[in-house]
Amino acid sequence: MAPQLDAYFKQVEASSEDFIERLRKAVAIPSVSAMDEHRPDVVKMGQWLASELKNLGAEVELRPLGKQPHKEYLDLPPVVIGRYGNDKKKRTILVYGHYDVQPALMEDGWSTKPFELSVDEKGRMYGRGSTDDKGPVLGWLNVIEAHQKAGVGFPVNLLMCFEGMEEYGSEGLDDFINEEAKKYFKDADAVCISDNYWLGTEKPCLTYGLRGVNYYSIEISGPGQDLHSGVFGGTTHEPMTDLTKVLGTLVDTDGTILIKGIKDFVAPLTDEEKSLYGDIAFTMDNLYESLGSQTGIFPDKERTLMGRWRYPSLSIHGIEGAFSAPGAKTVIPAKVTGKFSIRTVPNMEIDPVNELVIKHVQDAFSKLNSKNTCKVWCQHAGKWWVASPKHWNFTAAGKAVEHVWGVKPDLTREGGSIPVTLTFEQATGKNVLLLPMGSSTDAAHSINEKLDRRNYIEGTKLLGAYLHYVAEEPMEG
Ligand SMILES: NCC(=O)N[C@@H](Cc1c[nH]cn1)C(=O)O
Ligand SMILES: [Zn+2]
Ligand SMILES: [Zn+2]
Repeated sequence: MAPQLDAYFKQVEASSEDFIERLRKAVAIPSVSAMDEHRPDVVKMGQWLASELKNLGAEVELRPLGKQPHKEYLDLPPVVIGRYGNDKKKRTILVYGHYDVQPALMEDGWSTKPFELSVDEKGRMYGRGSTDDKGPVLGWLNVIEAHQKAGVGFPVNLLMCFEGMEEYGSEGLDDFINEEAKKYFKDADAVCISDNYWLGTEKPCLTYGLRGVNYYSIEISGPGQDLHSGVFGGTTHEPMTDLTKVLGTLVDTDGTILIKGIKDFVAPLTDEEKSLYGDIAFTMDNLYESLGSQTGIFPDKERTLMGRWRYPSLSIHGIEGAFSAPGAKTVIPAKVTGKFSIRTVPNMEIDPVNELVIKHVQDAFSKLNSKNTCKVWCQHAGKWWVASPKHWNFTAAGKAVEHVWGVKPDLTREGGSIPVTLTFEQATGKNVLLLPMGSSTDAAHSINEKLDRRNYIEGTKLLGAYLHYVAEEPMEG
């Protein structure tokens, strides 16, 4: 295998500028799934991805997912599914990624235009979606191209599933995966997802756990329209006042969730689990570097990692309908919608958590004695996932990391959520591996999201090497 991998690696180096151009083209399509007005761009991105794959000789289909729930005027973007290779003697790896991105506006504080890839002198490639998740998705395309150009045989059959709604809760995808598990995806021997990050900037990791996410909206309304606060302030119940009071009952400033009963669901910490944290290559400086501040809650790495991986958290994200522009508009907003989410962990189930949250919000609102109206609902939810890293899929990835990066990867869990991970595991019955490309300072979801050139190019080598090691693993399991 070594000469083949050497030739493949050399080709990745030789093609690296082309691969960066491919990422530039992808970043230029503002495929923001959460914004209705960008839906055509999300579709365009799916079509572009499909045409790139076709040009590489893959079989590709764009599968419709129907209308968007609660927004029936919008078609969901298609799932791009594909196959590269169909040799019964080879293993088949199913890879998943997403081609949609989080919103990004210059006025949020970006230093460069979010939808123009901008590469600085240190090789940091800034642009929305560069690390989450366009870079890793294109990594798989780069793997195919570099094998072809190097004349190296492709070691496995590749099945692909790239969606366009991940950042909006993967609407429609669970049903699709369940439906196709025994059809389009039936040959899959294992699944690989590259959509998370290293813990720091130097040491790669393999990830075997994710938190889940239950995402909520609280809508408070009263007045028939926005009002002048000088004329009506002091005469009417104000939705914003009610909402901030209710939001204030959810979580303490040290991150403690104040909803009664939530922590009873959390699996107790065992001695065995506790002992795993000490060996993980992570420092408080890694945290401060990726936070861009020293505002961590806990003083030590163990409790910080537990706070990210194995305990739930509640974050308040924003308020729709509130005045947020610069200046001093003296308005009383008539209707405001607060958004918050809970990252869930073993053994929190979606429905019992929803029941507690909804009751808590209703009780908190009724204590206000307000004449306004309060509605609360769970917008979307995806369950946590914890898998066994003792499977050939992880062994192969571990060998690939050692080959490319010269170091044994850490085995990590992740604070974020990729709800379809569990769906893939349950629907296919196969092992799922998370194999990240980007690092802790990539600022996914934030301003100035980036992917380091090194992580993109070495990451492309890693994905290819992983497929070669997969092909070498003994067949049992
Ligand atoms: N890279 C994975 C990721 O960012 N996932 C999102 C999923 C999500 C759920 N609701 C909205 N987005 C995450 O926030 O973890
Ligand atoms: Zn992602
Ligand atoms: Zn994301």
